[in-house]
Amino acid sequence: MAVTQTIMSGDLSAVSLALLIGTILLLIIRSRRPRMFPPGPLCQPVLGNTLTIMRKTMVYAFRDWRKDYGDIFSVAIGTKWVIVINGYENLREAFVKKGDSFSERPDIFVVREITTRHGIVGSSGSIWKEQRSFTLGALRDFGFGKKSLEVRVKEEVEVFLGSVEETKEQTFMLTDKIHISISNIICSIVFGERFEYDDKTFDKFLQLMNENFSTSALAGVLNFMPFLTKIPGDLLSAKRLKHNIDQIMEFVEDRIQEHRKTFDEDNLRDFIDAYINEMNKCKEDDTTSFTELHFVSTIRDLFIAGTETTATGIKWAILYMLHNPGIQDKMHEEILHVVGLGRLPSIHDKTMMPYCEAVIYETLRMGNILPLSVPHGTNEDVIFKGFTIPKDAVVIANLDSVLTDEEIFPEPSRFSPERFLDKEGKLQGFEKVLAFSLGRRTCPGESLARKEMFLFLTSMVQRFKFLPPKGEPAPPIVRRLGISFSPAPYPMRAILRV
Ligand code: HEM
Repeated sequence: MAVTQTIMSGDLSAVSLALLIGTILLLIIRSRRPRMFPPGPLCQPVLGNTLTIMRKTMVYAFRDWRKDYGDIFSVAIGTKWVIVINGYENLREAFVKKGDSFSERPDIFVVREITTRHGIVGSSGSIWKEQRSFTLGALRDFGFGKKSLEVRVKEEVEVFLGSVEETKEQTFMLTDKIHISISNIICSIVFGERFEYDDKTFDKFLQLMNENFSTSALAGVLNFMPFLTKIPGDLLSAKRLKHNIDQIMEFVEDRIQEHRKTFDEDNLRDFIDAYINEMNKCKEDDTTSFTELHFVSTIRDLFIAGTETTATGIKWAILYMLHNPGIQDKMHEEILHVVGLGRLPSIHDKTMMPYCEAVIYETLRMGNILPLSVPHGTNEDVIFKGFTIPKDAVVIANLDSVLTDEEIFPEPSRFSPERFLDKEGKLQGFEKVLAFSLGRRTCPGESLARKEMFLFLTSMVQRFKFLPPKGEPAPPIVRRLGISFSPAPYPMRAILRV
């Protein structure tokens, strides 16, 4: 018996040892780049390049690796290979010219678990095309390109200016006020109603969205190492992220149910009515994607993608103005010349206000709001610049590599609206400000976001001069990387000009 046991345990240890060696070998082989793959840094088994990325943050690690390995490189995040595409021409080649192959969303945690591949941001293929093209059409009808949008935005601008005036030239934080105002614009397009600044339900909804934007930097690692969600507790905030999304969806569902009670197909009031109408039309057709879950998810996407980003753009603009007071004065001069003081600036003034437009382009460039865009994926094997990028690869459009490219934008860390003006003061050279990405997936909210930024910023500078707190220098420029690059909340004062 004892002899048998010894032999058995000897066998077992041999088997365990063989398994261990086999696993180690497999991990070492898997950490090697496949043939014809873009080059990149050495990878550790299992972790890949994750530790460097966590230490430096992804954007800065990518800047360093681009110097070492060129414009197309690959890194391993956990056990997942990620291909990073840098530089204006390469991004055009991949996402515009080869857009048919590079426009999927990849199989990563946020896409799979948070969007559940419903709506616009997380879907792919024919479902994505259908949801995106319906949304673009409906947004055109209930906002974009129509006078009514300008009326909605100006209504919100008035309320916002009033709340800034109430600060009576004392120190305040811009963050809360601007988030409510920008979110209210989407609310009025989607729900047909705006919310008061002190509405408790709306305030909770906004907090959930804000929290998701700030925790998602951590979720970035989860995207590629989903086994981390199995660790007890919620170290990387995955559970909180999912819980918040569920609550956002509930808020949206309540609004949809309210609309259903009063729906009238002859009087479509807003985006929700337009979607209900489309669902009714498609009732008999089970090949379309107009289902309840896509409905709620598309609205979720409009809020999440459209609120934080635009509000962040406005926060960057004001912070840069606090650092460069001359810029506010030049904007004010142009506003006085074109608009005067008797009315708020309008969209039709835009073409006559190149300096204010240049300030917005420079803000979008320096603010670098979504430096790595949203991850893309491939739907087939692609030969790109001599490398083989396999089907289902994760591909990152490194917008940061263009927005900070010193060949395109000399002295890229200097805030200089003048770079976008020619000798006659006309706008120039803004085409490469890829803040909204490019190709098939380019941001469908660009037109709305740029209108909002123009109307808010010019109306703000028309009425106020923005200054740091009394006796203090301009607040430091501190970048926080959640899903977006946003300035850390900063204090300021607004002095009435008129
Ligand atoms: C300054 C403000 C904004 C910036 C910088 C911005 C930037 C971006 C970027 C970089 C993407 C990723 C595109 C890609 O995958 O290649 C994106 C996607 C998207 N954005 Fe925006 N965005 C802004 C405002 C808005 C607004 C106001 C809305 C909604 C009304 C919106 C809705 C969306 C949606 C739905 C997507 C997903 C598109 C798709 O997957 O097809 N965004 N945005």
